[in-house]
Amino acid sequence: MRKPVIAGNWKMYKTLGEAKEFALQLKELQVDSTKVDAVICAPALFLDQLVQATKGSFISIGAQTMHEEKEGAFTGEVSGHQLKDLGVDYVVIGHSERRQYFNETDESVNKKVKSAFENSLTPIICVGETLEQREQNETETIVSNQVMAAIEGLTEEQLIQSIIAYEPIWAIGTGKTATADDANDVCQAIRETILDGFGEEVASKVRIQYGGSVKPENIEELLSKEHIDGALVGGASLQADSFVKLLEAGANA
Ligand SMILES: O=C[C@H](O)COP(=O)(O)O
Repeated sequence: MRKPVIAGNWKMYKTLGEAKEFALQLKELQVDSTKVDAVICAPALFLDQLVQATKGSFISIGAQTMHEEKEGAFTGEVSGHQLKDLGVDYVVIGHSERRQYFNETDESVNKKVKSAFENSLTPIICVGETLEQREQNETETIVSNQVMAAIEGLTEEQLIQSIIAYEPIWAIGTGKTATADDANDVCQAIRETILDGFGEEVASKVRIQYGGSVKPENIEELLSKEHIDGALVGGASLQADSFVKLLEAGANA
């Protein structure tokens, strides 16, 4: 049985004060961390304070991207080495917004994933198709190719530790969720891609999230599906009460 992992992606929302207030609210709540992994992926500028504010709690902190080099003249960037030094444990890599607005490619995603492991960070690797690709029945091919490119050269152990987030681009922030069955079908196709390359034992252990307009009202059905092991959540992770409902659904899945 794979342990569900619920990750909030705050994107470019919240001030430091709001982030600290959120952490305080969460700390007062009980979530059974043996049953669900809880992650907040926050803007880089207050990762440090959030790591300190959530120390000893059930919450882990993640970044939303990273540079693949350890250090260098890369203005505005943050490296995996720097993230680990802060006490960050997770990093989102290859989010469709990064691919669309910041020119991330399958190749750079693969480099970042490898660098994440070199720095003992758990990568949340995002893949997903556009609406046009879905309408042309290309979803599984596109997504499988993205997965293969992202995990190229990883060891079995690294792949087992990786989290893959299937996020259909047309479902992000739009209120349109893939049906639970459609999401499960694509997550199954991702697992089969891993199975082809790495075998049954590895494929059965990799956690695959769904992301795209996940909210308290639809998460239970999504998590009831065989191949969906958690969620990467944008909008519904911004309020503590909503995020806790998502975690409770994860713990009860
Ligand atoms: O990383 C999260 C996804 O982009 C989903 O965002 P959303 O839950 O606001 O649709």
